Amino acid sequence: MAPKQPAKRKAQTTITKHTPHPFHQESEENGIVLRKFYPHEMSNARARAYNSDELPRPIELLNAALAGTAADRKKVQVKDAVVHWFKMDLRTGDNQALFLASEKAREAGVPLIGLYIVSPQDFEAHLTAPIRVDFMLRSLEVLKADLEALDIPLWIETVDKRARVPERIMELLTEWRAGHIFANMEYEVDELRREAKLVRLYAEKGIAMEVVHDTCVVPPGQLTTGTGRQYAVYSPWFRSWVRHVHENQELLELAERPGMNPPSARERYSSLFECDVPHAPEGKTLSEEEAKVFHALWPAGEHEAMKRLAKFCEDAVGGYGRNRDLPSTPGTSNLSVHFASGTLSARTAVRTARDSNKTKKLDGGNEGIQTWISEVAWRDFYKHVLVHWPYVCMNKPFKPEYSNISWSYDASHFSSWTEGRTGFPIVDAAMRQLRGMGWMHNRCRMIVASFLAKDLLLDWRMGERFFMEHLIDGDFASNNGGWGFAASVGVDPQPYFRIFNPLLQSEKFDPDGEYIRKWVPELKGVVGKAIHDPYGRGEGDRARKAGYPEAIVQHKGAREKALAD
Ligand SMILES: Cc1cc2nc3c(=O)[nH]c(=O)nc-3n(C[C@H](O)[C@H](O)[C@H](O)COP(=O)(O)OP(=O)(O)OC[C@H]3O[C@@H](n4cnc5c(N)ncnc54)[C@H](O)[C@@H]3O)c2cc1C
Repeated sequence: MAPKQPAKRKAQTTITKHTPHPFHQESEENGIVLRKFYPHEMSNARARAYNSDELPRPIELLNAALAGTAADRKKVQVKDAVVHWFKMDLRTGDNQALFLASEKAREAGVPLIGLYIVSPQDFEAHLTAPIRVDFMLRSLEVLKADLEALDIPLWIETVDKRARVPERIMELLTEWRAGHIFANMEYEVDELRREAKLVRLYAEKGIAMEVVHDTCVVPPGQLTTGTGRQYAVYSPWFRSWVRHVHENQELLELAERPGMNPPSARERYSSLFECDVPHAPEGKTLSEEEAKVFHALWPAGEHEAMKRLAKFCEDAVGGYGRNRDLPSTPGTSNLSVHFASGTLSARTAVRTARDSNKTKKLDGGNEGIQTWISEVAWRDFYKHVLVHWPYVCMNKPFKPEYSNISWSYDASHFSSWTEGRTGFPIVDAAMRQLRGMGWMHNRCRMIVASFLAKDLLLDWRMGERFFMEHLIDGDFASNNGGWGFAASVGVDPQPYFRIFNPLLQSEKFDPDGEYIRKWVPELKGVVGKAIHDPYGRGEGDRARKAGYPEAIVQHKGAREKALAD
């Protein structure tokens, strides 16, 4: 795909250097900005400067680097090997950059080498949950075996300081005498900026770095409103997404797996084949007990993803529209973990679902299939949002002025929420599911996020952070988008007065309390509708005796305060 040229900039106006919003210090003191890795929270003025095209978006920097080096990169000799740098694309099937790397190697008759860099500081800076690190490392085992079957080595190396990653990759490319390195694009700010630098740096050293779109069905930047703007509302964006895919059927073409390496590769790279998948770095390890539970719950790797997808499309997708909101029912695909680590591509998912329908139209035929495809599209939507409004990746809300909200940082409320001891059974069940599985049902994610922001009035970014630190499917764009939606500070504006009532949500989506009883065993003995509100519905004594807490806030009072603030 040809990179877009950077947009013409308006004349640079004075962007206030650092004008903190009124509550900037308080939010920082409460761990919103990770000062070990990042500067102070940016000013609202600076965030707005991205919107008025005064500051280049990180993707524009990368596109400019690709465009600016295109002629030089074309001239680069292949030399002895071609390298594919695996990141969040831990699969051999339908992997765009891997396919291109493999083609380059095949045409030149040289071997392909896979590279994966474990960067503990990136895990730390990006709040990657230990369960997610563990899933990626287990997926790497599968990937390594799949590549080995093709005589392709996968070299995995831990680089302690993330600033050293570019240099270390350069050393490896030199050692392997590789002229080309391929990678799929990641849309978070750190990664786009890093890749922009790498493309230029490597080009200066005579190495071609190719960075291509892969993770979305429709690459960011291709869908605009009638006036040429980025959509900020999902429904019209989705109609445009569907139209675009219908008009560009190649978007659902799947990339072939890489071919076999030349037979000589085994002997030549014997030391690379010998490398082991490392253990999780310090601070990101699981206890033995956790590993046992999580490994059984979440088998890793591409084959598992394909099995799960096939089974879902065979058995459950038809009923998805009916069941997807009931957390006690296995009505959703549980594939988010695979999308997040790239053990499954969104193209493969949408195409498989489409092929199990009677029509090729993404918005026709079986209702369950249509709904599911529209959910997978949310993932694209939030990545498009992140690319266009990059400051959402820098702790700012979509509308910068929403930084001016005076949130609470009440530590006791926050720990009741994280521990699942708020006295709201549906909230507590959900938070315990998160700890117990490293995953939470989507309906419950919305309930607990709304509860944190609108009942406890806590800074939504504390919840966003806690989710990233615990989710096996933690994905910056989807998590940030979900939190923005629930706290009414994101795109697809949900009016602030739309406040989830946890009791009504509980009655509607867990009518028999099955989900609550599973995750809050103290309430097992509570019968009937009291399960949703034991203290308010005559089962207070039983709940108290079992050690279940009373509600830490009253929804009605909190709702009024949220509306008033
Ligand atoms: C506050 C909040 C935080 C969230 N954080 C994350 C996150 O870190 N990572 C993540 O992958 N999803 C996140 N989501 C979206 C959603 O909850 C999960 O994708 C979903 O629960 C995963 O389960 P599943 O694979 O069974 O989904 P299914 O219902 O089977 O949906 C299929 C796929 O569609 C995508 N999808 C579905 N709903 C959404 C959505 N609302 N936003 C974006 N993509 C969606 C996911 O990739 C999902 O795997 C969040 C939602 C909220 C409200």
